[in-house]
Amino acid sequence: MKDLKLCQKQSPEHKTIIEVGGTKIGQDLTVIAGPCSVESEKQTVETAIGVKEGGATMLRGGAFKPRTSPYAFQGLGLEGLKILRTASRETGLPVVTEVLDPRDVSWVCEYADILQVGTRNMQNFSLLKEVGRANKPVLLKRGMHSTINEWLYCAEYILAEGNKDVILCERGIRTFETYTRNTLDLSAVQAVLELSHLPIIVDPSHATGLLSMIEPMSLAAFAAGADGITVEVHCKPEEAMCDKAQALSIPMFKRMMARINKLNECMAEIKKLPAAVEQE
Ligand SMILES: O=C[C@H](O)[C@H](O)COP(=O)(O)O
Ligand SMILES: C=C(OP(=O)(O)O)C(=O)O
Repeated sequence: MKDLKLCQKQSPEHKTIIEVGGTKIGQDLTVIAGPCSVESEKQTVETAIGVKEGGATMLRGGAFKPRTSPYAFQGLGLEGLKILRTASRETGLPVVTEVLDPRDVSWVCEYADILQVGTRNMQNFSLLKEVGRANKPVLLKRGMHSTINEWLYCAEYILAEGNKDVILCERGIRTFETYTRNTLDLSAVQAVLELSHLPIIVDPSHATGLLSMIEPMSLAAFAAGADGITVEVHCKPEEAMCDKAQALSIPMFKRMMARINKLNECMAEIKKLPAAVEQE
């Protein structure tokens, strides 16, 4: 990967830390939580308050939804972005939201604290260049059909335009397995830690699509060394307009956070030990 000039790690200590709303992504425990889609002000604010109480550090929510069917709910657009800002004001949580179209980047920046590029757009090079010129950090999800190498080249596109604040997100890839929605490639976390200085987070919601797997895979992500997770939570999961089967309720999220906090206390101790692969 000789021409990955900007995203390649230069030394074992080389790590990019991105500060957003008081959280140092790449250093602090980062938990991005919220609904798949912004559906209404009530739903978004109620969910935002719940995840904040549970210990989330950022609010997620889609105003522009990339849907398989053109007839499925596509998101509220500008109205959704305004609702996200209201929820952010109410809770103090910064907003992470997806931008689908390069023409929307400049004005979505007025509402977002972090711009998300979703799996379906990972190799949308015009979008990558546009977010690369934006003054907001970018959360770049791994393409569902992409290798780690291809994903890092996409991060390179953003960095090459001058935006230094890129966060990588493993969200599962397509394999022959059908039990889960995608296959969570946790080894990608270690690969990124070895290859790049960029922060790496995991999305257990889209990776598995199954409620029962969100907590175990979140814990596994932190155990693998991820800098954070992004997870879908809904104040009334049974009414979610998108991704209902993977939406945690607020009580479930709070229970999961208690375990994540415990695990991270242990991880802090484990990180002080010599690396397993170091020679004796
Ligand atoms: O956040 C989510 C995506 O928009 C969603 O997973 C798309 O999936 P679907 O349109 O196939 O339901
Ligand atoms: C659409 C989303 O995820 P992905 O791009 O990973 O499918 C999302 O996080 O809202």
